[in-house]
Amino acid sequence: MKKDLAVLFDMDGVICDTNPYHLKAWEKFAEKHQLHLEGKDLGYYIYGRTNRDALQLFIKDKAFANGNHFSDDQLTDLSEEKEALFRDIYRDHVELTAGLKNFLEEMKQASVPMALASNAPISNIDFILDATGTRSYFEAVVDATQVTKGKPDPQIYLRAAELLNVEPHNCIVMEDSTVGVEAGQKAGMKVVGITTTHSPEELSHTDLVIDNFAELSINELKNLLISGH
Ligand SMILES: O=P(O)(O)OC[C@H]1O[C@@H](O)[C@H](O)[C@@H](O)[C@@H]1O
Repeated sequence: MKKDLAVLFDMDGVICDTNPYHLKAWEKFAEKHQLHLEGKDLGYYIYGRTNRDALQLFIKDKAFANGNHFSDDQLTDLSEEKEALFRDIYRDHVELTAGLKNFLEEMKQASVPMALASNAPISNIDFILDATGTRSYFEAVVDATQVTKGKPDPQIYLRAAELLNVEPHNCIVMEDSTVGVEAGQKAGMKVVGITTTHSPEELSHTDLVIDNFAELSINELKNLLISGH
């Protein structure tokens, strides 16, 4: 029988507050490749996007030093290069977002199915799940290579719902990035915005804005679903 509630977690900015470290990694990467990143643009280019999409935006708008043409394999290599920088920078700072461990436990005790649905490459997903010891909480893990388009396309979240065998309208998405919020909403799901990466104002189009997981209970999630029907 299908369950009437599932929680789908984004990873970067939701499981761990990683985006400040991604920013540092992108800065290092940009320096090496002589890309000129400007402060106000950074969020637009990187937060929540797949590296391939971010790189293609850089290529289109900023011009890579080498003439701007990359094959698929080159994009994959550049993406891995940036993520290796990220893992080196973040390794000594790994920490779950506030209140998350208790929240995961509460959901597990209540038999609420949970999935991880991230635009990050699997190398980063493995790194975070192993470093935080949270792998066993997730019945399904979906990354961008398992679908044809990453977030903001809804496919990642729809695939996660399918793997959990829960209808999209019974899924609640936990997101920090505007790109991810768009994916969750396009999937027909309720979205809780967590203010690790964007301000409450920037997340005001979500169904609920929280600063950390200590503010969330299973009853609140159930109320969110009810309020939409
Ligand atoms: O979908 P998530 O978990 O937010 O992660 C996606 C991306 O988030 C970005 O902020 C990072 O710069 C990327 O490297 C990362 O892959």
